[in-house]
Amino acid sequence: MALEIEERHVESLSTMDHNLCVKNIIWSKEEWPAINYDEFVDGDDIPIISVQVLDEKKKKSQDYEILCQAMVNASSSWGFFKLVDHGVDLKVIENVKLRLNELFDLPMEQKLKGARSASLPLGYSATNPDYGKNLPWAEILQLLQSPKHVVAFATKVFGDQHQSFSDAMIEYMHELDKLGMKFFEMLASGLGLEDDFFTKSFEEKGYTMIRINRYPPCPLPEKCLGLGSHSDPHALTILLQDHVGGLQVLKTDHQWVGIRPIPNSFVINIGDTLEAWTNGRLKSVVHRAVVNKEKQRLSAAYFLSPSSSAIIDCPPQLMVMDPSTNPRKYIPFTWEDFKKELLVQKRVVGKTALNRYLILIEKPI
Ligand SMILES: O=C(O)CCC(=O)C(=O)O
Ligand SMILES: [Fe+2]
Repeated sequence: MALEIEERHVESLSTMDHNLCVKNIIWSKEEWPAINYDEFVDGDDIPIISVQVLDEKKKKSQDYEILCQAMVNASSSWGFFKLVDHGVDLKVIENVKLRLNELFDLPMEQKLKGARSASLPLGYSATNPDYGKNLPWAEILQLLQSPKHVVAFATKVFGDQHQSFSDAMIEYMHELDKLGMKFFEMLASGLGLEDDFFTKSFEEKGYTMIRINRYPPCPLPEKCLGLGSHSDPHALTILLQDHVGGLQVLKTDHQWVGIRPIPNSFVINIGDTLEAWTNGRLKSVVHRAVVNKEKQRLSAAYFLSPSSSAIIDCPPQLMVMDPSTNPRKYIPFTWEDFKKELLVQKRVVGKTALNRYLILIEKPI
C-alpha cells in the first residue's frame, strides 16, 4: 500500500520537464515531521499582539509604548508573533487570496508562461527544481514588490486580462509595506532607538518581495514537507495564511511547535537581517511548513528588505563592548552585498545566508 502511494503521479506539481511521482518528493528521514499540520498546544504557541491602539494620535502614549515593548519581547523570545486588529482592509486581503488561488488553479501550461528564469528566483515554479532533493511539496510564486514587475509577470500569464490579478497584488503589497514601516518604527522605539532608525533605510524597495506558496493535498504528509526548515534572510516577514494550518516554529529547546491559524491575522517574524542589525537581540527563528492529506493550503510571505545602500550595522546602544556580555556578532555589511549572495544561493537551510558575516568569538578555555 505504501509503495502504491509512492508510485502515484503528482499531477499538481508536474511540468513537461519534470514528471513527478510521490517518491520523487519524499524527504530525507531526519526531516520527516513528527507533528501533524493540525496539532496545536494551547499555551505553547507564539504571542498574539493586537495593534488596535495603533493610531497616530495615540503615538507616544503609554499604550503605544507598552505595545512597542510587547513586540520587542515577542521578537526577542519567539522571533514570531500573531498580529490581530492590524487595520489592513479585509477586502484587500480576501481579494488577493482569491486572485492567487485563481492563478494557481490555472492549467500548468498557462502558469508556466510566467515560469521563473534559471538566473533569478522570480516567477512561478511547480515545486523548486533547483533543490535537487527534498523538493518542497508546493507550487511557488515569487514576485518583487515593484508594480512594473507584477504587471510584467501577470501579462505573461493572463495577457490583456491581467488587470484584476495585477491590481490585487499591487494594492496588497502597498498595504503591507505601510504596515511593515509601522513595525519598524515600533521595534525601534521598543529598543530605545530613534523612531526612524530602521525606516530611513527602506526608502528604496528594490528587493522587497512576496513569496506565495500553495501546498496541494499530499498523500504522504509524514514523509514530505511543504517547505523545509529555514530562516527568512530578509529583515521582516509578514505572513498571510488561510485557515488550514501547517506552519511550525522551532523553539530554543529544539522542539517544533504548530502555529494555530486565527482568522484575520498575520504572522510576523524577524528575518536574519534584523537579527544582525540588532546584534542578535531580535531573533530570526527557524520554521517550516508541513502538508496534509485532505486540504490544499495557501500562504504568502511578504519579505521586507532594506535599500541596497543600507549598512547593516548594530547601533552601539544594543552592543556592549565587554566581550563577556554582548560583543559584536556580525561584521557590518551592505544589503547590496547580502542580496547578491541570496540571488546565487540555491537554498537557505537554517541561517546559512548570514553565517558569512558572523564574527567567530573564541571562548576562553
Ligand atoms: O507556509 C508557511 O506557513 C511558511 C512560509 C514560509 O516560511 C516562507 O515562505 O518563507
Ligand atoms: Fe519562511
